[in-house]
Amino acid sequence: MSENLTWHETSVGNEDYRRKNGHQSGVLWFTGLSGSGKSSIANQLNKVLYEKGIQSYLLDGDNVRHGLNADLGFSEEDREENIRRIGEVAKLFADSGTIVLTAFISPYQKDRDLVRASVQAGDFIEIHVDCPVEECETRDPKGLYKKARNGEIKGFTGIDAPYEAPPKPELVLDSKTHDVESCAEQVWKLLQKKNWV
Ligand SMILES: Nc1ncnc2c1ncn2[C@@H]1O[C@H](COP(=O)(O)OS(=O)(=O)O)[C@@H](OP(=O)(O)O)[C@H]1O
Ligand SMILES: Nc1ncnc2c1ncn2[C@@H]1O[C@H](COP(=O)(O)OP(=O)(O)O)[C@@H](O)[C@H]1O
Repeated sequence: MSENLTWHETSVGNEDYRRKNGHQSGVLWFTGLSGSGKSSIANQLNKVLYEKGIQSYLLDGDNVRHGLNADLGFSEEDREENIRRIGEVAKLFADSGTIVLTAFISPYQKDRDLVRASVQAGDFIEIHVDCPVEECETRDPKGLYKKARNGEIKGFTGIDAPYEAPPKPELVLDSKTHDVESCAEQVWKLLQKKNWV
C-alpha cells in the first residue's frame, strides 16, 4: 500500500443507508463449479429482491472478467486476485446499504475466508451451490467442459484445476435435485431468518 494516505470518515455511513433502505446489507457469496447454477440462482434471487423493493446488486463472474478483471486469467494467482478485487467491490456495495450477490467459482477457501474477514462479522453469507461435476458436465451450458476434455482449455475447475468445497457454509443448495426457483427461495428464507429482510 502507498504511504501518505489518510482514511476519510464519511458523514453518511452504513447504518444510515440501512435505515433508509429498511433492511440489512451484506454479501451473499455464491460459490460452486462452472455450470452448478450460481448465476441462474443469484439472478433469480436478485429479481425477487428487486420486486420486493430491496436494494440489491449482482456481480457475476463472466461480466466482471469483461471489465474490472479483464487482465486476469485462471492461474491460482490470478483467481486469487480476481476474488480479492471482487471482495473489495462487494464490501463497498455492502457499505452502501446494498445486499450484493456474487456468483464466482471462487475455488479456494483461503480467498473466500479473506473476503469474509474483510466485512463486518455476520455480513457475509457463504452459499455453496453444490452440484456433482458429472451433472455440471452434462449441463455444460457454455460448452467449456467439452473444450476442457478436448484439451482446448487447460486448468479448468473440476477437471484439471481444484475446487475446494466450503466446510462450513451458511447454506448448501443442492442444485441437482432442486430447481432454480426452489434454491432462490431457500436463500430468501435464510435472509428472513437472519433478519436481513
Ligand atoms: N479454466 C477455467 N476454469 C473455470 N472457469 C473458466 C475457465 N476458463 C474460462 N472459464 C469461464 O470463466 C468463468 C469463471 O470465472 P470466475 O471469475 O468465477 O472464476 S474464479 O472464481 O476466478 O475461479 C466460468 O463461468 P461460470 O461457468 O459462470 O462459473 C467459465 O465460463
Ligand atoms: N437447480 C438448478 N439451479 C441452477 N441451474 C440449473 C438448475 N437446474 C438446471 N440448471 C441449469 O444449469 C445451468 C447452470 O448455468 P449457470 O447458472 O450459468 O451456472 P454457473 O453460474 O454456476 O456457471 C443453466 O443452464 C441452468 O438452466
